[in-house]
Amino acid sequence: MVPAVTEPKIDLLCIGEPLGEFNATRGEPGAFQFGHGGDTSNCAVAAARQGASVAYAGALGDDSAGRSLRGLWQREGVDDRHVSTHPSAPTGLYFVDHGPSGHVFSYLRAGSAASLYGPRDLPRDLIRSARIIQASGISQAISASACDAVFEAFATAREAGVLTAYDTNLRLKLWPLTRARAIIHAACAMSDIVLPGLDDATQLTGLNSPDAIVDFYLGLGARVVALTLGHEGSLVATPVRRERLVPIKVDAIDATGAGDCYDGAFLSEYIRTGDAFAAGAYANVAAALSTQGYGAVAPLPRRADVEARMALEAKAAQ
Ligand SMILES: O=C(O)C(=O)C[C@H](O)[C@H](O)COP(=O)(O)O
Repeated sequence: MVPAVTEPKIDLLCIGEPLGEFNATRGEPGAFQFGHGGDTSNCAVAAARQGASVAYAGALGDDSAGRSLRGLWQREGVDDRHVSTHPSAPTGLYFVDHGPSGHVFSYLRAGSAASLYGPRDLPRDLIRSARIIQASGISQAISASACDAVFEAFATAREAGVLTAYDTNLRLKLWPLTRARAIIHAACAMSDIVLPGLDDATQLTGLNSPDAIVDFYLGLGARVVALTLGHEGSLVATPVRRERLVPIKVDAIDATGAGDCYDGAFLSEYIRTGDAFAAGAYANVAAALSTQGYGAVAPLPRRADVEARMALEAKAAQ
């Protein structure tokens, strides 16, 4: 028997590893600006900025990056009551360098507090009381126990009729392709909403065409696939309809976190409207706006910014 739900209903629960971020400052060699990252935490903040009620599950170290992440969530209204503080393992960190072909990440996260997270740490009542649970390939790449926690969270959610959403976020610095493919596709087979990026999906599936890729993920059982195509927008598909959503023009300076912004904006709008195509159009604009500043979190737009830009685009199209 499923125990009674004691948690109030929330829109979105994200599970994974939050990171402290050191983003290389352009024109100042050796200088880094501190910020926040971690794909699922970025998604949580992006969704909260669109007005969704959001919680996060994971672990931090008892250190200044951990305290800074808690401060971020408190300012953003992300419920962090189910994020534990480990007494000795640190908060994971990453560096962002800006190369000729975009951003390059390097990690200091082996043995982090989040990598010690496991199934027994899951907030099961909160999972059952959410509308959507979101996790990613990174949530599962960081350790075997974290990998199991995501499978267990998704199984618990599905048993309770809660939707599951998964971003493939392939990071080959964290695990080899063959293992990543097996785990990510097993998780996608437990996901209602699959959010792959084109580069990841090409490596994971061996397919090049966006249509063939969405067919592949629909074939695994997803009811919605939203495939991001970088500066070419996104392709949103359900088993009965698909739509190519064109991008808006922005002066992009750092695309770190744009995919996570897409996820948070997509999921919050999907919860609000129940319409995957409206959610895709909204997320396209939000993700583009998020590339106009440095770092994963600081430039994440708010609902008012996204709506204002959508209104401008609609006027220009008349
Ligand atoms: O790589 C990781 O493990 C992280 O979580 C660090 C970053 O914050 C996200 O990866 C950004 O993700 P994108 O939206 O794909 O740029």
